[in-house]
Amino acid sequence: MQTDVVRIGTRGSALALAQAAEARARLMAAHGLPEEAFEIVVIRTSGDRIQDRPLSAVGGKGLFTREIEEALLDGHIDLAVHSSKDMPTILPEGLEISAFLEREDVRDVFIGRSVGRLEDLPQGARLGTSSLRRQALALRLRPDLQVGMFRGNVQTRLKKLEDGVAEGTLLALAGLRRLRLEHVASEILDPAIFPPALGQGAICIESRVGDRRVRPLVEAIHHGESGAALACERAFLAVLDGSCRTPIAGLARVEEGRIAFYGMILTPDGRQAHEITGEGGVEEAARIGAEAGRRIREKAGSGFFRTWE
Ligand SMILES: NCc1[nH]cc(CCC(=O)O)c1CC(=O)O
Repeated sequence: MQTDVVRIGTRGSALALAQAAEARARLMAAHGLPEEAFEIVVIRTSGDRIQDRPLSAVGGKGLFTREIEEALLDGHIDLAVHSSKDMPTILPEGLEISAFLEREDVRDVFIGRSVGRLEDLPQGARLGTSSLRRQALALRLRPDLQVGMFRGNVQTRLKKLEDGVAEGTLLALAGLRRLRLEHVASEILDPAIFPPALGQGAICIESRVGDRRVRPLVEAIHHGESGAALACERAFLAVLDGSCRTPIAGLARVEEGRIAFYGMILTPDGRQAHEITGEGGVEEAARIGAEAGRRIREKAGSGFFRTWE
């Protein structure tokens, strides 16, 4: 194995490749390095192989990271590029998130086949999504909709929509932008009504703890405000993560050294929801998120998490 080239591990979907290319471009710019200083190594994960079941039924988020983390630990790659929202809150021993790139737009979008707005879908229309959060938020606004499983990468989902498998779907604006597909969005959803997934829109770099070569490389592309927001959101998620069947949404915004956090948990049918807010200085990011997690858990009561399991 060449030792001078930095090996960047990623999944092989178009979105993952776009994210890896963005991370590489930032590393090149920050250090004045040529493209050849990096090699992008595509790794197929269990999440990519399993396409016929909802992720929540087969073990959740770790499915998209496990094989990549093994490659990091055995030295096959030097750093990994991920969507923060697909990252489990607990990482394997010996690995860490060493940088967050500047966050993209956090909002979800509605893409309609024949209507331009989520609220204009016909009564009982089929909405394709396999995200429990999007399902719950959509049903909260439109309990009549039939929300159905809609897995696969962004292009597959758009194809399914075109083929009439559903009347509409919901996707992250950030992902569409990275794929230069922003124009397919019919409606950008207001985060106050349709809060995003924790971590949405943020690319993170995972690497080995104590790697003296990779550390200074990635530190140069770390975005402090995005990092603080993500530390807050991940702490919130970590407190509530007991069940991957719980729809969770939320968002931390950073402005002038202060964090304002908003979090929400819902039942999958969208009929019950609890909200929480928290705020404080950026240096307290993780504490703000964790405390909001404990407070919303208390507010909801333990019965809430058992209502549907
Ligand atoms: N779960 C798949 C996934 N992971 C990250 C994104 C979008 C990009 C991002 O949030 O950074 C998507 C697709 C989507 O939800 O539309």
